[in-house]
Amino acid sequence: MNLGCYQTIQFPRSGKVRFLSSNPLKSSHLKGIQAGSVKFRNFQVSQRRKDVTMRLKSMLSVDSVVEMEGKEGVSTESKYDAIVIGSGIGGLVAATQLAVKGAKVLVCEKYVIPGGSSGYYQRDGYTFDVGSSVMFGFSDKGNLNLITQALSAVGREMEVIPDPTTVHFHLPNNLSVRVHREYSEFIEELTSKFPHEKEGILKFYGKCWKIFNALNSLQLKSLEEPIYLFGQFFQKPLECLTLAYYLPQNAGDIARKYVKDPQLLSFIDAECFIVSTVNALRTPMINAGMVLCDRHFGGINYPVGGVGGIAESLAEGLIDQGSEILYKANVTNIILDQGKAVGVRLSDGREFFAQTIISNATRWDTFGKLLKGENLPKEEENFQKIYVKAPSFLSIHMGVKADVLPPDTDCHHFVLEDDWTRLEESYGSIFLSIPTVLDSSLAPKGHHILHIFTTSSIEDWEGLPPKDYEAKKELIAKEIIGRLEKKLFPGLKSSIVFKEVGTPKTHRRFLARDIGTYGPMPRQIPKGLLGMPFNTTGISGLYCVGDSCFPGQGVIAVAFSGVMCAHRVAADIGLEKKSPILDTALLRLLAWLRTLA
Ligand SMILES: NC(=O)c1ccc[n+]([C@@H]2O[C@H](COP(=O)([O-])OP(=O)(O)OC[C@H]3O[C@@H](n4cnc5c(N)ncnc54)[C@H](O)[C@@H]3O)[C@@H](O)[C@H]2O)c1
Ligand SMILES: CC(C)=CCC/C(C)=C/C=C/C(C)=C/C=C/C(C)=C/C=C/C=C(C)/C=C/C=C(C)/C=C/C=C(\C)CCC=C(C)C
Repeated sequence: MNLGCYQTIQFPRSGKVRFLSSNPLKSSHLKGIQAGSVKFRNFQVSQRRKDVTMRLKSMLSVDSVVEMEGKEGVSTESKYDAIVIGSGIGGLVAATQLAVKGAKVLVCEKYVIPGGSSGYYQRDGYTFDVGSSVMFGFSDKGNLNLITQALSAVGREMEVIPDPTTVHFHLPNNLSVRVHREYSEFIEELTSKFPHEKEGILKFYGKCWKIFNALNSLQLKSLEEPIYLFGQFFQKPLECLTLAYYLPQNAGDIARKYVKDPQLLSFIDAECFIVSTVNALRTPMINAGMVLCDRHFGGINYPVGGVGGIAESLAEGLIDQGSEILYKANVTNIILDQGKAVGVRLSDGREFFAQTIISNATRWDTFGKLLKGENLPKEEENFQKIYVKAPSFLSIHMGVKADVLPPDTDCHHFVLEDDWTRLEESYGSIFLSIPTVLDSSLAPKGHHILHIFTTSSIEDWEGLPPKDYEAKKELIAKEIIGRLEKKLFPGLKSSIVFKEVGTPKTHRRFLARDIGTYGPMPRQIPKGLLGMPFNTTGISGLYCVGDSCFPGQGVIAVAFSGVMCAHRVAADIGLEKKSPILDTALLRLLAWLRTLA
């Protein structure tokens, strides 16, 4: 819809409308439409206001247009406490947490809706999750339900549907394992496949619980903030020492202490691979402990209406707190003044300034593209020495006739048919998510969504003429669908009514991630999480958030990185307690520890 200089985007799920403007003085003034009313704020020119009000009423067929109390609009003179580059879950959690602490935040998002990899898109009556679909940290109990907590901090709550099975593994030698929500049922199923390893299974998963319980006992905030960190050590010494002990360790080494059966060790590799894209020997034990237990503690819960609703709710909550989000705002430069990050420049030339800049772009994008001509800080050199960009995905979003799925089909599947050695190869293993098993409203009646993805590198897709690129997409998609037809769903091909294939280039384009990467992957065997940087960077005033920060990939992991980042930034801008002397000592100690990784 076109309203003069305003462009509207309607979030189809909630029916809300966001107004965009190419004019910096007027962008972000209008907000939200719901149940027959339009709200907008800070409309500066009264004649124009009347005009737009009338046009809104007639064009949107609504009864009333409500003006909200105004704050300063976005302008080049605006001064914010923080500017967040990108509205992935990491960026949005950092922004909302800061906003509720009283900071004025501006989020600049390149795309037209929030969420990044946790966004959505709609076609032909289907609502597809772009990427993430297995939601950890979305329950109503404990301290690790970070998605629930992030939403509730801005007064939002989402209805969720419990997933009875986190994932159904279909593995070589016809090994089929369902990860039931109930821990005892999962252990019973796994030990029935490996009765001779019952003790080892209990011991390995028991260690995971030890870590999970330690994590769950802490109040999670920034590990880079000494007053909090020492406070936690004082209140929960055993739990903190447990975490410090496991911090440099990997799941594969711990598994090998208790388990000998090579096939069971490969199963544990697959368990780790689905959350880290590497095997257990390269997966940090703390992360393994977190995901292998949260799925039984709080369980995996899917938001009604799709994953995209999480980001939309956070973005709305952010605006309610008096902060702002600009869409189609592609940051091309982080502006430095005497070595300190002070602002951002967009591709259309607009500039915004703030006390602190938080980048939710990957560290490779932040330091490789947004900071032009700067020498790479030593910390980032160290990061790039330890971590490489994980490959991206080939993803197939499909609508199929419902009767192709047998009754009681699980929502999430992981398929590796014949050969364990193909686990980490491109196109070797297949992830499959069928969210309509839980929420049928995502597809037209009588249909299901199949979101299929498999690892793939951008090199496979570059330099191809458009016709060859399209043909290659079709060929590989056909092969992957054929494998699923053979293994899981006979008749799958003929049941397809909608199909769209994305490649690593699609991920790069829509998610603004270098090579479309899934996130950081250790180059070699890492020392657990020891080498993973937190949120501060070598550039004063510049922070990073998201999956190239501690503790890495995963929606709940980036939510934690958002919480940590907001706490550290809040301390630095005077909204939380801070001790400059202890800060210097702790930040030096952490930097030194990372060099040991
Ligand atoms: N399952 C999947 O396919 C998949 C793929 C990738 C990531 N993930 C998950 O997604 C999460 C990643 O979350 P995250 O918070 O790190 O980030 P994200 O990549 O999801 O979001 C980053 C956001 O920043 C925006 N952005 C990047 N550069 C920008 C710029 N220069 N200017 C303006 N906006 C810019 C992007 O458009 C995007 O919306 C992780 O949990 C990861 O596990 C899932
Ligand atoms: C500082 C120092 C040095 C020391 C001290 C000690 C301490 C205190 C420590 C502490 C620590 C902490 C707190 C930590 C924390 C951590 C955490 C929270 C973590 C988390 C993690 C998470 C994760 C990793 C997650 C992930 C997930 C994922 C990735 C997911 C994915 C999914 C997918 C891909 C899907 C699948 C599908 C199908 C199958 C279909």
